[in-house]
Amino acid sequence: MPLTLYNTLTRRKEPFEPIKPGKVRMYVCGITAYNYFHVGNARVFVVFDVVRRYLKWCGYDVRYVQNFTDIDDKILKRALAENSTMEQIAEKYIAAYFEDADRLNILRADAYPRATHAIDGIQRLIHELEQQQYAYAADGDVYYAVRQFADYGKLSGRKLEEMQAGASGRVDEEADKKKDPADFALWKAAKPGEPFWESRWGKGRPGWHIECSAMVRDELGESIDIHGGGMDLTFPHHENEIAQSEAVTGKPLAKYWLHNGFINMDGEKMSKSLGNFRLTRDLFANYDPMAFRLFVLQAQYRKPIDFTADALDAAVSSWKTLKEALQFGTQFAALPGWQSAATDNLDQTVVDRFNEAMDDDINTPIALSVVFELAKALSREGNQLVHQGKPDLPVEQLQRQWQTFASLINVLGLTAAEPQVSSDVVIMGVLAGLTGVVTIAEPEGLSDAAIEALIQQRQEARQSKNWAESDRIRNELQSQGITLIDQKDGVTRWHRN
Ligand SMILES: Nc1ncnc2c1ncn2[C@@H]1O[C@H](COP(=O)(O)OP(=O)(O)OP(=O)(O)O)[C@@H](O)[C@H]1O
Ligand SMILES: [Zn+2]
Repeated sequence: MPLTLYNTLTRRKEPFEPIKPGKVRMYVCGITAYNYFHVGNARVFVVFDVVRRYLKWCGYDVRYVQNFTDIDDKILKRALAENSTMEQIAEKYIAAYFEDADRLNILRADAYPRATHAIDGIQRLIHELEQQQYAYAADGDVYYAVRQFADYGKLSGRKLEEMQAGASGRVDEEADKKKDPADFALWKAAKPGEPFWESRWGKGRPGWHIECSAMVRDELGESIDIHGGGMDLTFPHHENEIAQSEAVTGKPLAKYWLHNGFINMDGEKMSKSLGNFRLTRDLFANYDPMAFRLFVLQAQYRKPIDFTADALDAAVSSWKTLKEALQFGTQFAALPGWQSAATDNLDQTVVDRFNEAMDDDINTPIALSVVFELAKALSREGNQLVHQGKPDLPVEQLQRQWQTFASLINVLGLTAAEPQVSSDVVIMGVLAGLTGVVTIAEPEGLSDAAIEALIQQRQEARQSKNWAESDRIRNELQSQGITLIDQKDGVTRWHRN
């Protein structure tokens, strides 16, 4: 079965066929940098990280772009409250984004464009819209004339007549200047004391929606394969992106529109404006980030998730199962007959079952059930080894299972490496008194977690083509008796010499 993805635009699952065979261009709307991100926002990053990893696993060459909105009313408000500047606030929360996303093992994007660095492209796009009668200037502002775009509403399925003025939820103080209440701002005249850019319309700054249209075009071109974000972005944000981009280019902005469901608290969407949120970094004080990642992946990405202590605790214990299986890897690798040479010898039947689940609109809960079966089998073998001195399975078969497990778990972005953990390997960060903290004895030399953290760092160095750093890490590990094996699928395996 080919990969099928639910496309919000067509409202059905469709076979995935990228515009250029073998290549995928993907854009995901990122954070507005005025606060630490909450666990609802984290779902977006985890979900699209897995989509990206799976596409790579399928052999696609993926270019992944995620933006930062670093100019916005909310950032300006926060700057005022913190007696700071817009730039400082944005810098602070962008740095915080990377800290939290790294702990979630989110792969770094290929580019992180920022609105304030894309002003030329934004102004160019607005001007083109104006020239083609899709936009009009009004007293220093510029608005998009939604009635000019015949396809307006095609993504969200909303009819213009049904739309409410100011439906975006973002402050709309310019009602008098608009020709139609459904029109939206592309450019806003600067208010006294606000940051501004010079433009043909006077001093001002961009609206939110136009940023993404311009950044997609700057970074990825006029038509991309996948555009992603949370469900609430369908309208108005993505509807408006389509109106802006397609009016000018005459081409589809994105072939597949993917939207994840919400993380809810007491039946309501977790959100900053409603105030019912839990910051990801606060959660990590008590929960292992990988347990949370698993919590997210235990639901198919379009389904809602209830954020409850019970569900989190269940994820903690599930992660313990996977992590224990991972821990046995070191012992297995010491078995006589364990091949140290790189091999792509995976259990194809298991891989097929995993792929089949992922091909069905990234059905991670089913894919995870395949991974859990493997984990349980490996743990059984590990216990045999510990208690009987040898596993039940022949080493070759065991190695195949192990490699399959390690490869599949990596597609889901689950890793035993924990940057915050040093000498003792704390398996679970759990709420005190729930399941306790499990600590296991370290083998001599570098711990598994430390090795995997270094491998992760090397992976990042390789992604940014920093070959010197990548070699340095390989040599450092080699000098500590650790050999790295780069597999064709991009996974790096390791063993102690
Ligand atoms: N509860 C949630 N579950 C899943 N995704 C979410 C949730 N809340 C926000 N998102 C997604 O996170 C990304 C950033 O959203 P945003 O900054 O608007 O968060 P928010 O909490 O909804 O903020 P606000 O309430 O200020 O609009 C978007 O892709 C959005 O769809
Ligand atoms: Zn966007």
